[in-house]
Amino acid sequence: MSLLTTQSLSKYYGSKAALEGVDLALEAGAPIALVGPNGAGKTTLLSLLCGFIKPSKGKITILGQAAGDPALLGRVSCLPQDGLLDPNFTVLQQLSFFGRLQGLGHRQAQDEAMRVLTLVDLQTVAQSKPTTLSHGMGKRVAIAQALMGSPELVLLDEPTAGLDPANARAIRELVRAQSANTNFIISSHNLDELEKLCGTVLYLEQGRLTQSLSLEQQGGASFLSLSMQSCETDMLQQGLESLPSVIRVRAKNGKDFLIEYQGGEPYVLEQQLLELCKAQGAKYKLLQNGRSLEDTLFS
Ligand SMILES: Nc1ncnc2c1ncn2[C@@H]1O[C@H](COP(=O)(O)OP(=O)(O)OP(=O)(O)O)[C@@H](O)[C@H]1O
Repeated sequence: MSLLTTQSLSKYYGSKAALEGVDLALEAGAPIALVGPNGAGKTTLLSLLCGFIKPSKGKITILGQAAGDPALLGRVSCLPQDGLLDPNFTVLQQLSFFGRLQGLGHRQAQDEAMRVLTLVDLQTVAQSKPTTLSHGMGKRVAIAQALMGSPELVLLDEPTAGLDPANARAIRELVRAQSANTNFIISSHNLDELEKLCGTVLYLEQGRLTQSLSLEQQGGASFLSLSMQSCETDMLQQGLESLPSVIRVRAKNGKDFLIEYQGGEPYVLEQQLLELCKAQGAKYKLLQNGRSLEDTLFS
């Protein structure tokens, strides 16, 4: 099922092009990652998808409707990058208010607010004011708000930025659990996190979509990632390059090697590789099939 399409989508702020000619055709399914350096246009793209701002050029269709169409109310929601809760109202009051805006009755809105607070494991703060919450708790409440009414598409702009590892992990697990029923688009600078969660990665650079890859399809069949504890870098690189099925070897940080190969069974190469390490007196730490998202995007 088509989740969203954009055609020649551009957004200018004055003469500044924040997005330029972006064409997307995304299917419903596993979470989609939105990646790119600072200022690449990620927040602009999410704001356009939410209908918060209008395109300068081009067209966006989400779940069969134009972005911002009232028919998408309750079907698409967003966690803005710097989304703030109102300090004057309790968490329950604020979430219930969003439920009322979606057309729920008073009681239904409160029940829905408690449901989403339970999803983020924060039902105990329902009667608290946001000022009494930690940064991580506030972020989890904001994510709960984005899940109100079980929208079909949830846009998360840097959902784990500034969170400690435990809170970041709780949010990842929440997204993973919810992604069976909900489509997510997640903007983040944490490539490891996105690699664990997402099926598709969109890479924006200076407002243009420069890469769009499926992590599910690439499978990593022709790459091995080798991390050494200790080795003679140049000697090991030369040894690796001389193995029959190896096409290319890239050394990083002196101890990590990305090995591209073709043909043959991976276990034969793995065995040759371990024998090579032994022959050179090099100590290996980790050998993994495939390559990281970072290697995929930047190699
Ligand atoms: N309201 C605005 N007025 C003028 N320029 C803007 C505005 N919002 C964004 N920009 C510019 O548009 C470009 C894209 O910004 P955007 O915030 O979409 O990038 P981003 O990829 O989300 O960056 P970051 O990773 O730093 O959050 C940047 O050059 C930014 O300075």
